[in-house]
Amino acid sequence: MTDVRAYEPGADPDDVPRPGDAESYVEEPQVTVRVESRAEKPTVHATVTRLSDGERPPLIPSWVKNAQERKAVFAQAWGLFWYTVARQALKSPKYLIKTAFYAPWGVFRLVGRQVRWMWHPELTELEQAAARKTDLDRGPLIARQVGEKRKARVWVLTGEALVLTAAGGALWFLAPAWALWLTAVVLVPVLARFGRPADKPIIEHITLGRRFTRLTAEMVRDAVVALRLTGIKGPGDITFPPPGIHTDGPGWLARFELPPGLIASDVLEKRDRLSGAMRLPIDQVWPEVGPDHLAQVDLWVGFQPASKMGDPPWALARPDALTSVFDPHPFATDARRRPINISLFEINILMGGQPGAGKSYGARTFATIAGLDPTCELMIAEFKGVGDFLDMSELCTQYACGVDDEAFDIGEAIIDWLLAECERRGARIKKLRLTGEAPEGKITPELAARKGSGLHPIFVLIDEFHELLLNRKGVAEKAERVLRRGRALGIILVLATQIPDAKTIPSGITKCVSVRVCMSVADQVANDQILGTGAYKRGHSATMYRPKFDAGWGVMQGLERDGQTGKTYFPDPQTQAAIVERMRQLRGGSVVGQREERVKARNMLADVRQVIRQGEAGVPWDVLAERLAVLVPEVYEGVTGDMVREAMKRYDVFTESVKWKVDGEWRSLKGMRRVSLEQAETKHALED
Ligand SMILES: Nc1ncnc2c1ncn2[C@@H]1O[C@H](COP(=O)(O)OP(=O)(O)OP(=O)(O)O)[C@@H](O)[C@H]1O
Repeated sequence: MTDVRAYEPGADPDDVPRPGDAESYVEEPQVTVRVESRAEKPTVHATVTRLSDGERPPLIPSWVKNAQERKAVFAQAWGLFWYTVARQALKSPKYLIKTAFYAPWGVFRLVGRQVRWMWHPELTELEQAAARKTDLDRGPLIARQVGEKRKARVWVLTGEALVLTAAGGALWFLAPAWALWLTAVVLVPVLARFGRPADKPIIEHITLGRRFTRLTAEMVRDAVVALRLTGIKGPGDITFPPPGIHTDGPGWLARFELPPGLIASDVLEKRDRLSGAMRLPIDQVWPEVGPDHLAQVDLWVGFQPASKMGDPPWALARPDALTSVFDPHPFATDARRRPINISLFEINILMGGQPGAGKSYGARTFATIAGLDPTCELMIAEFKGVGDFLDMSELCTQYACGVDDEAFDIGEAIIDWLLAECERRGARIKKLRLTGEAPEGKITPELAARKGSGLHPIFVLIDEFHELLLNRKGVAEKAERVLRRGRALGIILVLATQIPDAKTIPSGITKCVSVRVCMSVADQVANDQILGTGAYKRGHSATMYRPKFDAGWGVMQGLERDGQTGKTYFPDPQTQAAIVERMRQLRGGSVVGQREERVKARNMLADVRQVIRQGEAGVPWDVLAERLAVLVPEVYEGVTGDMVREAMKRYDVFTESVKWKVDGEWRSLKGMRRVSLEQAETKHALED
């Protein structure tokens, strides 16, 4: 059976529930209808378990709990306060003129009021009533009482006039000038207040334009109906699952369901029309695919347009910022200004978008996370040639900038070196797997941080990657191999490109990246080239972002939530400079990864002579590396056995098997024999 109830005209339609719908809709003017099947009535159990903790609207608004947002709200309130003070100060001459004009009127009005009080109509009415009734007994009595009252009021007024005249005279003739001024300052505005017409206040209200205050179900329904999507016949087709429309961060969140046959992307791609229908700027209206299914839309509407809110502060811009590529760190914020985190380890990133979409600055946020990890080696190749990463160049073991042969050579050399490093690291990991130190066959935070392991993280950023591929044949294939192998070996690749099509960037590369960030793109094809086939259909579309105006905004795939949208942090130039300075400070002025060069510049024969002990016929390379690091840490800290072996080759000291005791057992390990060292010393002495 169906229960149909009409609600009182004028009742707040927002308060009227529908089944499975936390909000209501008005079908005809002023009549809201609720249709509820008894069979559908939820059980007590369903009612109490309906909303899990995470789904209930928060008791305390989330911005109050979040220190960053709290600070931002207070900063805004403070800014508004000063703005109001300044605007009123500018208007103060006008207020002075108005006060001077209305104050004399105030005097007349007050005097008039006093006189009226003396001739109070109530007294006159008493007299007239007495006369009308021709009450011979009471008439004279009343007339006498009225007369007495009036006499008393005349006395009061006379006394008042005398006191005021005396006070005025005393002030004028006896009081110091400041007292006169003070009285005027207090009295004149009061008189002006009495003198001004009721509808003309002296101090005017400051209006700050139209302010959006509340998102209602009606607004949402009307706007979605206005999109004229086939399948939506009327407002009733849009339903709101619990908990309905509520505040979420600095805005309102409306989660609604579309009728069968429609999916969220149908609404998402019409974001501009949606915002137009709501009479709000486009950067105040943020539709997303809802968390439960594809026909669910999460429409977040900010209290203000995003462009007016400013960027929230970035945790990595703090003077004590310190990161680890193994831990999650923020690189962007969503429309609700919540940070979006990423753990760079075991991740490769592809960033795509049209010119001006914000790719380079977006890629920089990842470089910032890597740069603030003092164990992470940096390599940056930027084929735009404008020096977007010039300030970080000194921290990099490899840096290229330009669109010339020299830059492409460096780019190619980076890929070649990474491929060889994959080999070296693979062999190291294999060894460590045998000893149980790399159980999953990949780098652990402990191994990465261990001095001399040769497994520190390496972060490589290639901006305008398509330029390298177009100019150096064969790099694509090598890059694909690096992407495949390097992930577990601590090699993190970030590739930014304007042209992600299959001709320019082979699908092998796009398929190997685990995180994709699609910034403003022109159409569905480009969108799916970056985010993967079918992304657009699933509602993950970056076509709604405009280059330049929505720079930094993008849709992300491969993070905790697929299709997550957000805007990368964009610190001002001073903050950026401070961040780079912090990186430098954390790295102690040295360049992580540049040990080979320093080792090469050293007389290693002399150093090795010092660490080889009496009675040792040979020493394994790894042991030599450890001893050298103790002997001259500023040079050898972080060197590996492999590095020592490579460095000793230039003295013609080659690898041999040496007997070494490991855990009480003699083993044959790769290392250097004392005899080879002595021969090299003799040769070196003769040459000198
Ligand atoms: N997160 C952001 N917030 C605000 N503005 C941004 C953001 N990122 C970039 N911008 C602005 O957009 C402009 C273009 O950014 P960027 O150079 O990163 O774009 P791009 O996609 O790399 O462009 P191109 O492909 O032409 O090199 C920047 O100069 C900056 O003013």
